[in-house]
Amino acid sequence: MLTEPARILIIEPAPSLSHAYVTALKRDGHALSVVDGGAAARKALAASGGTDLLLVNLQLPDGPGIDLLRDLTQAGLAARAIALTAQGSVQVAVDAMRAGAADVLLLPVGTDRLRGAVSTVLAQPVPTREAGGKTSKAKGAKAAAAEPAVTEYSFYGFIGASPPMKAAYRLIEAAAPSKATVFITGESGTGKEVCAEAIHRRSPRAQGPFIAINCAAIPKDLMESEIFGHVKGAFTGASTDHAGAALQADGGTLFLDEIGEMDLSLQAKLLRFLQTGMVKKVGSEKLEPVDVRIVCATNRDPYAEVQAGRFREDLFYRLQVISIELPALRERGDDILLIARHFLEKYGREERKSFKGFDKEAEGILQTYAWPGNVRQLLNVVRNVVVLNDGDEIKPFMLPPPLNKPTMIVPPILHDPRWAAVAGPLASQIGQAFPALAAPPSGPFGGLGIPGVPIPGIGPATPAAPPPASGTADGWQNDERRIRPLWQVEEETIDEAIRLCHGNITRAAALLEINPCTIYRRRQKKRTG
Ligand SMILES: Nc1ncnc2c1ncn2[C@@H]1O[C@H](COP(=O)(O)OP(=O)(O)OP(=O)(O)O)[C@@H](O)[C@H]1O
Repeated sequence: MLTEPARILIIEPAPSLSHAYVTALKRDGHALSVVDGGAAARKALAASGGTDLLLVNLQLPDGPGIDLLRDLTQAGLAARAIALTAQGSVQVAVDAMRAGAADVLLLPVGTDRLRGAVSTVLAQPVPTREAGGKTSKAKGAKAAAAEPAVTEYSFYGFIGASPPMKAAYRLIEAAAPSKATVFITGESGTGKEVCAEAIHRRSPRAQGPFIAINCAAIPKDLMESEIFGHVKGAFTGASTDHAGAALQADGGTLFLDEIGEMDLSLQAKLLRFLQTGMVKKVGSEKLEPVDVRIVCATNRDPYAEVQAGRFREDLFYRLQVISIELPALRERGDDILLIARHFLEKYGREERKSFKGFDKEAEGILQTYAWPGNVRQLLNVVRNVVVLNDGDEIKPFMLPPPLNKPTMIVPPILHDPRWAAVAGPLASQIGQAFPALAAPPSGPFGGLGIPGVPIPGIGPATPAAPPPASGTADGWQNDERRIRPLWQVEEETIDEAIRLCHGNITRAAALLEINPCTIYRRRQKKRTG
């Protein structure tokens, strides 16, 4: 609990509640004053010359507590604030934080929770507010914090306001103040790292370091030293002492991404570290204490990994004190458009393009596509569109494959006169936008990119069979037979990329713009059937 006693103004109309708060907070030596409404609070503040913390019930008899908070913030009050409310909605929490609250507690609140929140908020720097409501961030706050952390449509780096994301934000808010380990699951690209950072930024450790380690990207024999450090001479190439991520994260948060990639012997060491809070560098016998909060993530099914003996059960339960599952993008409804529009604006500004939005048809495509690569894929699509096109509105033909359905089937037949007869205007639009697609399938790029690399959604880019007689029903049926299941096309694309990268999975994954884990996982699945 807090060491320094503080001046706390309790604004609570119910005497039973204010009495309970006074009893709880007196134990920590704070100087407490109680008022029963907004007008009395303003008077008390004017008379006292200031306070360190406001404890405000949002339901006051003489007006909404949010208005009081907002007014005091705009008047330049240099005090932290905690809002209390019986309305457990994310919107209320978001509004209260925008009005200046550093934390929002749901009523009824237990004594320990209240004392914990007061202690946490008092440990945060006093916001230095200029009249007008601007809050300057504490020194050392991350650059990302320059944007408002929470708005109606965003939450600490996440864009989105769909019900499943709001549920995730609620969990993050509830988990953030504690030191409990958090285990984040979700498909690749759903924002697990964003989630880990949100937990950090929302926690009392926000001024400390956030250190992220991707267990899939580090060779297995270097992982122990990356996490726990090494001493000079511990192994060939260890020419100096190295602190390791755990020590670097002292006082902050250590994020272990793709934890499922950690081998079993290192899992045992991680478990020991979690149990003792002590780090032992590679090549040293000395145990060093560290104070870190562990957040980890995987896009594998952790229960299946435990069942398969690849993940220690004891470690899993030690890590999974709080679990947060991020929904796939396809389950987030309108968030798809919110994210797409946000990044269209951002990338448009960066690339000096004048796009104002997506047309209705393009929006429909974005909303119905399955997004196997989740938000990461959506960002790549928007970036692709912005870089390769210009104009006011994004139209369907500007979307890259496989989103543009006609593009998916057009390339092999664009040069076929029957296509022009059926879909001439669209085909010629595509042809103008992507001349390479309209080129006949000859030459080094075969009209479609790298030779031999299949295009998602259509057959392999090997030379097409000669088209059947123009206009016959057979011709169209043959074309349809060229369409193969997406999973098969994806598999072949990955295999081909690995072949072209001479077996280097990390490079193949980078060029495919997916996580290496996705490749490992798919290969594992293929092996185990
Ligand atoms: N809701 C969101 N709003 C805005 N950007 C997001 C959102 N979710 C994810 N992103 C962005 O998408 C990209 C992928 O996110 P992130 O790396 O956190 O995903 P991940 O689940 O950790 O992926 P992987 O499992 O492949 O490591 C990042 O650029 C991230 O900033």
